Amino acid sequence: MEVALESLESCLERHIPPEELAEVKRILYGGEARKLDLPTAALSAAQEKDFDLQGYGFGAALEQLRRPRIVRVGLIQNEIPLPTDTAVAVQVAALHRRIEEIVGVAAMCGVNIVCFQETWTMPFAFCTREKLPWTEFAESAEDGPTTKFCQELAKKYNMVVVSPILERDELHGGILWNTAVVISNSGALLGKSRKNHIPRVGDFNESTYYMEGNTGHPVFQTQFGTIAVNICYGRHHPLNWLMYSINGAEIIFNPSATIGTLSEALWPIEARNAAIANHCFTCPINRVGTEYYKNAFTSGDGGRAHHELGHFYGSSYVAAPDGSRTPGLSRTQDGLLVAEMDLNLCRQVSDKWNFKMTGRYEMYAEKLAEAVQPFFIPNIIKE
Ligand SMILES: NC(=O)NCCC(=O)O
Repeated sequence: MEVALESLESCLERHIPPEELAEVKRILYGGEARKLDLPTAALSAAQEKDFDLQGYGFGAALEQLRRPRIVRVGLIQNEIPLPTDTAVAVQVAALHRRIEEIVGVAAMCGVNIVCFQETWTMPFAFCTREKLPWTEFAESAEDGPTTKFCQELAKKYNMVVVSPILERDELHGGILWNTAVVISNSGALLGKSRKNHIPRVGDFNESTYYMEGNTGHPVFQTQFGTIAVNICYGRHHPLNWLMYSINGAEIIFNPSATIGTLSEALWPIEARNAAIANHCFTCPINRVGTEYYKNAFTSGDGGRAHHELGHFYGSSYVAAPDGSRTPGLSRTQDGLLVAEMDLNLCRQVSDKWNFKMTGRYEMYAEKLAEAVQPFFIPNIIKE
């Protein structure tokens, strides 16, 4: 039942009378997204390789002193191609192959920056609380096989690659982190950004494996714009988005792994709201499909043991600083979303709405510093 709907947008297209559809889209999505004219070869390749390919463009006003700063981002969502009990190396190789074919199509579509889903080289197995074999998917962010693979892609296609992996940090006792590796279009490693907020909700048992990240809120200056990576559960934390934006991010990727019953109603709101509040573009990406584990696990809630975390509902999209957004990719199928944006829109919206200027950050900095003290006295007025 939960899985049957292909996408909210296809449902709207089918059922809203044509004379009302444009108005519905204006209210729900900030307008009809401009469709990109993608190459026929890319559309046929997507069909042949069985993934959803959609492309949309966001405009900006022409300025006198700045040229348009047009960039194309690619968001890739996918299911795991092999059962979770397949040998680790075989699963990783199959995921590399799948991503390689989708990135090839992204290149045909002129994508400059591509981002994959959270821990894209593995099943999202942290629900199980088992260590082996899942910890064997962890790799060095600096010179692991996946980083090397992405460096080759980056060089081949002149594309910035954002590669979220399970990181093994050999410099610090081999501990694990949930990390996005950022690779320049030259193929050079630009750096990494670790997941700042680790969920403690439902079967998202990630805290069994790794701690809250210690890399802060880095932004990466690339040839195509300034980017940051707010990994999955960080989406629920407005201050996390804010800090990336304060450090200058124009595009914030949000590689995720989240399921319908838990978060689907929040999904269209949170990243879009972050784009509005921070005058930037946001790009939430969710994996697809239902992953099965041989050993049943419990949720610690008295319920029955089960073998699946739930349905990952895809629906990756891009939101713009003016509050408009693209339709989402499929809820059930692998996909590539290509979004063209003029980064000048960030400053144009900032000049219009002035959230950075009116944000009163100094007041909140002071008050938050007080509120986190152990003997804080809340400001409650009583009769
Ligand atoms: N991967 C992850 O942090 N998931 C938590 C659930 C959510 O944030 O929707």
